[in-house]
Amino acid sequence: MILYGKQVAEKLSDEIIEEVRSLKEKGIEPKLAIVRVGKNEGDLSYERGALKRAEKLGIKVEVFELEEGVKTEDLIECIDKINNDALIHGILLFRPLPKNIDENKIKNYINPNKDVDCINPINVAKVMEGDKTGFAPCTPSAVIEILKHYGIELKGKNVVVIGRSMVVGKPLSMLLLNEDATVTICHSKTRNLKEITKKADILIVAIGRAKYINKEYVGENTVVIDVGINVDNVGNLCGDVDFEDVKDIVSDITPVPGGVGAVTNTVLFKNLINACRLQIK
Ligand SMILES: Nc1nc(=O)c2c([nH]1)NC[C@@H]1CN(c3ccc(C(=O)N[C@@H](CCC(=O)O)C(=O)O)cc3)C=[N+]21
Repeated sequence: MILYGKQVAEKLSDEIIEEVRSLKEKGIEPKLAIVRVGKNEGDLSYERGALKRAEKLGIKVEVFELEEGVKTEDLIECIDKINNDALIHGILLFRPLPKNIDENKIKNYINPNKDVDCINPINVAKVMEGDKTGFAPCTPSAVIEILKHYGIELKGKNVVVIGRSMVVGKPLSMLLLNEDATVTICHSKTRNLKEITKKADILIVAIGRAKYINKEYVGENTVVIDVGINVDNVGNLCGDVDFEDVKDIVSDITPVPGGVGAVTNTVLFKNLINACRLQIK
């Protein structure tokens, strides 16, 4: 079965629209700030998806575009401005940032109450602890939403995650643990990767290499969740999984586009609504 993200996104959107209505009745106009440094393809794709979604939800978005060579101090200044703007409730800062920027410094500047993608260590710690009063990052949350929507159980399942970034792999592994999955985290230095991935009940791929995972990595009963957003050699969006190669073998698989990404850009606004509520209090 193909696990389309669209259905999941539509269901979440219906809930969000209700929330937006009730906030607007109280005189609050939910608004998100997107901070983008440079013109990375993955960032631009997310931005397009988020802007389209925001329009459907009746939510405002302001994009702050900074040039690739921007200094750490200038980025901090931009974040400070957003932190202090009472009319902006959430900040999405695209990562990874260019190498000349000190990401470790930046992440502490994001107001934890506006941190809709879980960049501030305060929110990261909450994810570690299974404390749901903070914000879980959008892409990992989207993966969990898809599995739940399609009734794929996590409890006791052997889940293999490829990737250990702070945007996907690490926090996602924590969310999966919180759902009682048995989690194996693999990465570029993992030996015998194929042998590990073949045994997975659920294989989640976030490596950032176009069509890397082919039929040699999967089994007949594997559920494949493709988190990758890449551009192939003819300019089309594609995932980290070679969809055509594995789709007739595996049990279920998410497409790209129209899979995880489509849910990510919706979870983002679910988090924004929660940020609004935190800021009203
Ligand atoms: N702090 C941070 N968190 C992220 O989660 C993050 C990030 N930085 N940097 C960039 C990557 C990439 N990413 C995408 C999310 C949604 C779509 C998305 O909406 N995709 C639509 C297509 C949108 C379009 O291209 O028109 C889809 O797959 O159907 C794409 C890409 C999240 N990332």
